[in-house]
Amino acid sequence: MWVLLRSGYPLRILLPLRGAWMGRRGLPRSLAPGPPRRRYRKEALPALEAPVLPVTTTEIRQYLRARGIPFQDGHSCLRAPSPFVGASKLKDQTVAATSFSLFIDKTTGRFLCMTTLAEGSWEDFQAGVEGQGDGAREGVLLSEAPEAEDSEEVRRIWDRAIPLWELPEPEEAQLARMMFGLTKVTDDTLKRFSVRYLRPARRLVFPWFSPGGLGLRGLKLLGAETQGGGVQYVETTIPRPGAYHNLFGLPLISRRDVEVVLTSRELDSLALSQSTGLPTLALPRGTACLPPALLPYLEQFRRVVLWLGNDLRSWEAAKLFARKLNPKRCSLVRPGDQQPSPLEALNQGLNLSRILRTALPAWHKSIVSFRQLREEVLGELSNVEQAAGVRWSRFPDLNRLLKGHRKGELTVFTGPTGSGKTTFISEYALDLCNQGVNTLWGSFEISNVRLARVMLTQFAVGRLEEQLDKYDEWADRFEDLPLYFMTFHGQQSIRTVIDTMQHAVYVYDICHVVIDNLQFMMGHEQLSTDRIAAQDYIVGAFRKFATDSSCHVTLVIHPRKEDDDKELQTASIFGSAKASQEADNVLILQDRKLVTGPGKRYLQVSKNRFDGDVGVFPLEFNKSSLTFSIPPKSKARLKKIKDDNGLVAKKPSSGKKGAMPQISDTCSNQARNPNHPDFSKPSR
Ligand SMILES: Nc1ncnc2c1ncn2[C@@H]1O[C@H](COP(=O)(O)OP(=O)(O)OP(=O)(O)O)[C@@H](O)[C@H]1O
Repeated sequence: MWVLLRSGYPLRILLPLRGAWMGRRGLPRSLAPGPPRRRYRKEALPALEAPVLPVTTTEIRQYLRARGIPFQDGHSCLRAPSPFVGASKLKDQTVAATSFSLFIDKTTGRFLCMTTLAEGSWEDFQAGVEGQGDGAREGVLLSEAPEAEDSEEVRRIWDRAIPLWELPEPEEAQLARMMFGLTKVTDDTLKRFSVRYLRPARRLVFPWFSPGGLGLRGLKLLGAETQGGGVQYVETTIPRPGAYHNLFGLPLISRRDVEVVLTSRELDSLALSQSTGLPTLALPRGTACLPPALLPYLEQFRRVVLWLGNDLRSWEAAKLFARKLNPKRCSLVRPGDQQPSPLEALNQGLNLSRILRTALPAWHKSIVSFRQLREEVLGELSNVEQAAGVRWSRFPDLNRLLKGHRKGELTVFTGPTGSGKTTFISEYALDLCNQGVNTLWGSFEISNVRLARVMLTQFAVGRLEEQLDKYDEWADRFEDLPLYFMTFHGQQSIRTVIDTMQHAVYVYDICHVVIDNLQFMMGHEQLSTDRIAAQDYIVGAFRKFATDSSCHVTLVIHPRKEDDDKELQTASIFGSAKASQEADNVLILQDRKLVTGPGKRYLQVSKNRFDGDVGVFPLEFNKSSLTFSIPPKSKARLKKIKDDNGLVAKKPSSGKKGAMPQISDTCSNQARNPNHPDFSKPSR
């Protein structure tokens, strides 16, 4: 018998902020289990597990053929007989259907046995097939069993929760229905999906049943709070979000179903199921990610419709998820006034089946006509703010220039040695990450521990050395960020780095990769005799990755050696003009000439492909919090610059006129030797 222990998933998502009356999981303290304590063995840093991408689909096929293991080609997985099902069980005719119950992810090689729920890596599978470790626990993985403490809490909450229609006071039931927008959802629907209500916490409770009806594996609790006239939903899961892999609605799916509608909320699945009668599943973490661990459960469907919500973010997520699911079988419901989320559609009396019929195929050939694009263009025009990307909360001036952080773009960032590039880019990325942008860091120069320390200080906006008693509190919140670190240090080949990034996009739905810095990929290149060509190749590889993966890449590049008293310009970026040509945005951290006081820096946006606005704004460094964000009271002194000659197009938005010298950004620096990047500092 195989015994499998699953290595911990380093998945993180933002948990809603909890009120003082709430316990660790957002439950009333009366329900929270005892005094606060660490519930999970948590790694200090979530790191990508190595080795990454050990295998390709071709290698998996070759291996299976060589071993005489039959397999079927699926949408995202290969199906094979499971070596984890005992021989006696296989002889049983009733389990003939389970004979191809092993699903092997074509991209990562990870496997899941649907019969035993055994799972593990490609290496574990090979070890199993080759008889290594058979009967022994060593090196073999086992399906994750819920932590005893979690099971207890799940059971306790589930037992205390009751169906809505059993609430003693009809007014209370009516209020709850109104709070969650469930006035049109029938008792019968709630009953079929086994939804309950936890009275003391005023939370809806959605169960996570083990496949095969083996009991309750977890719960999601949903609260609704009124905020500024609207309703804000607050989610809590047991187990923690990273281990909560519930496809809500799975027990209602029959083996024969070939179509499914995926939603981002349980409430939407209730509405869809009730009004269309179609099989529907809700993703465990909405639009934040689609963990590959769920893909085997979706293999049986020939058609998958994604109806994730009514904003551009949902639309972006739907396109991203369709890639994983195999776009050829996916259709997407485009957000729009007449196509809100399923629950809203039900409440507005719209015809949900008709909306589903408008779903657009996710896959099209390499050549498209405007006809195929017109809906997407309309989507962008009617959601101008969202199309501009995620806005920084700490850098309003950056929003004014760049408008936001968009997927699929390449940002090149440079600045003099030791000027604070890493420190700034850390806060710039943290700000986005804090708003749910799944982020992967490649810090080749400074260790992940040092980087995380800087980030944590910025996160807490203050020195933690002097308040170690608060460390756990901040670290817990920090740990919930969707933040991952590559474990590389020092020189790496670009191929390995890109492979790791692709793996992270697939597994963790990464939307932003930070590479600090490009010079660490140049040493291992075959082309190292020609450093400029090597850099051009690397920049091209990152550009292609950003576009293909719809992921933003921020690339730190050292400048060439410049005279100390000269400001940097776009042409000061080391190498040929390729980096600035390929980049959508070029940011320069200026620390000379413009500096009017200690610690002062200026951030210059010298290229902006989105709408052309370029300019500079001041940054004030705070040594204790390591932050550059302008304190709220300080006057914004953004200055927009029209073109490379430094002609000012718009007056400074506020502050004293002419408070800053004009920045010129001409490319007149060609005479400098581009073969001398300024990376005089050794790696730390
Ligand atoms: N504006 C500033 N004023 C003073 N010190 C700063 C400022 N910004 C950063 N520092 C400090 O300077 C040190 C170097 O910062 P950082 O590593 O971010 O620079 P860098 O530009 O990335 O360096 P390198 O060129 O070596 O990659 C850190 O100790 C940081 O706290």
